[in-house]
Amino acid sequence: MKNICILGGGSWGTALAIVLAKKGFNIDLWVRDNNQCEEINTARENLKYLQGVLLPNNINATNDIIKAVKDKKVIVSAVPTHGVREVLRSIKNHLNQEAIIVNVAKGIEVDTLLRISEIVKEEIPEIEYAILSGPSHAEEVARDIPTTLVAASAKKHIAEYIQDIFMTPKFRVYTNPDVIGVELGGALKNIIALGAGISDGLGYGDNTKAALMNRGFVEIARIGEAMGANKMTFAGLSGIGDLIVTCTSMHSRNRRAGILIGQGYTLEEATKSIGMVVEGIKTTKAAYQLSGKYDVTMPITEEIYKVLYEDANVKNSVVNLMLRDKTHEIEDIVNEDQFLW
Ligand SMILES: NC(=O)c1ccc[n+]([C@@H]2O[C@H](COP(=O)([O-])OP(=O)(O)OC[C@H]3O[C@@H](n4cnc5c(N)ncnc54)[C@H](O)[C@@H]3O)[C@@H](O)[C@H]2O)c1
Ligand SMILES: O=P(O)(O)OC[C@H](O)CO
Repeated sequence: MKNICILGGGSWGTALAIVLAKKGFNIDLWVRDNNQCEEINTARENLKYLQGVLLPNNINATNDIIKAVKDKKVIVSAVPTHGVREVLRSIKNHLNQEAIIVNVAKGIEVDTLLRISEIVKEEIPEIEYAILSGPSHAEEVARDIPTTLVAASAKKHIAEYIQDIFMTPKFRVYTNPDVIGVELGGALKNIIALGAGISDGLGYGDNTKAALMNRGFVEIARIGEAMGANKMTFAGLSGIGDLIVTCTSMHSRNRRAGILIGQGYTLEEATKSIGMVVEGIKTTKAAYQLSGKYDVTMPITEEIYKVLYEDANVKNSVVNLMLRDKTHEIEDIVNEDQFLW
C-alpha cells in the first residue's frame, strides 16, 4: 500500500488522515508542535483539534517534515494559508520527482494576493498540483458522515489520480479543471460565513442570512470571473456547496467567529475564543484589495473589511448594505430592453 504524507496536524489534516488511513494507506502526519505530535501518537487522538475521534494505528505523527515528505508521491498540504509558503520552502529540496502537492487550505496570501496554486508555482515551479475542496467540516468527515468534494487540477490525469486516492463510499470526489474557480470559491466563502455569523450574532433572521449568502455568491462569482475562473464552478461544490455549509453550520470556525463579533466581542477576543484558524479574517483583507485591483464591486466584503479592520459598527454596516443605490438583480443579464414598457 502507498504511503501518503499530510502536512498539518490541525482538524482538517487529521480528518483527512483518518479517511486515507481507513482506506489502507500508511499516513505520515507532520505536526509542527512536538508535544502535540507525541500526544497524538500516545493518546491516538488529536485532543486539541479533533477531540473524540480515535486515530487508526496506521497514522504516524511526526515532527520531522523532511522524513515525512521523503519518497512520497502524494503530499497533502493542510497547513493554513499563511504558513504554506514557508512549509514549501522547507520541503522543496527533499521531494520525490513524481510528487504531487494536494492543497486543502482555503485562503489567499495577504501580502501577495496570490492563490495557493500560484504560491506553489513560485516556490516549486515543476511540481504537479491539485486542490481538494468543497463542503466538508473535519468534525463530520472524521466521523464518516457522507461528504462530497471536488479535486481540481489543470491536468486531467492528476485530478483523476487524486479522485481515486480519496474516494470512499462516504467521501465522494468529483473532478474539475478550473483550479482558479475552485480555489477562489473555497477562500471567498469564508468572508460571507463571517458575515452570516455576524448577522446571527446580531439576532437577525433567516431572511438576512439568505440575503447575505445569495448576494455574497454574486460577488464571489463576479470577482472570480474577473480573475479568470469559470463562472459555472461557483455553482458547484467548492462554490455554492461550501458557501451553504459554512454559513449554516455550527462547526464553522468562520461563522462562529462572526457570531461572537455580532454579539459585540472584539476581533481579538473572537479569534482567541475559537482557538483554531479562521481563514476568512485574512482573506477579507486580501479580497478587499483584489476588488480594488480588478475594479469589481464587492459590497459585503467591503463592509466586513470595515468591521474587522476599521472598527466599523456592525449595525451601521447592515444599514449601508440595505441602502446601497438601487440596482437590477443580475446586472450582466438584466437590461432595460427586457422590461415591458
Ligand atoms: N477544519 C475544517 O473543517 C476544514 C475543512 C476544509 C478545509 N479547511 C482548511 O484547512 C486549512 C487548515 O485548517 P484547520 O481547520 O485544520 O486548522 P486548525 O486550526 O484546526 O489547525 C491548524 C494547524 O496548522 C498548524 N499551523 C498553524 N500555523 C502554521 C504555520 N505557519 N506553519 C505550519 N503549521 C501551522 C497548527 O499548529 C495546527 O496544527 C485551512 O485553510 C482551512 O480553511 C479546514
Ligand atoms: O470551519 P470553517 O469555517 O473554516 O470551514 C471549514 C470548511 O471550509 C467547510 O467546508
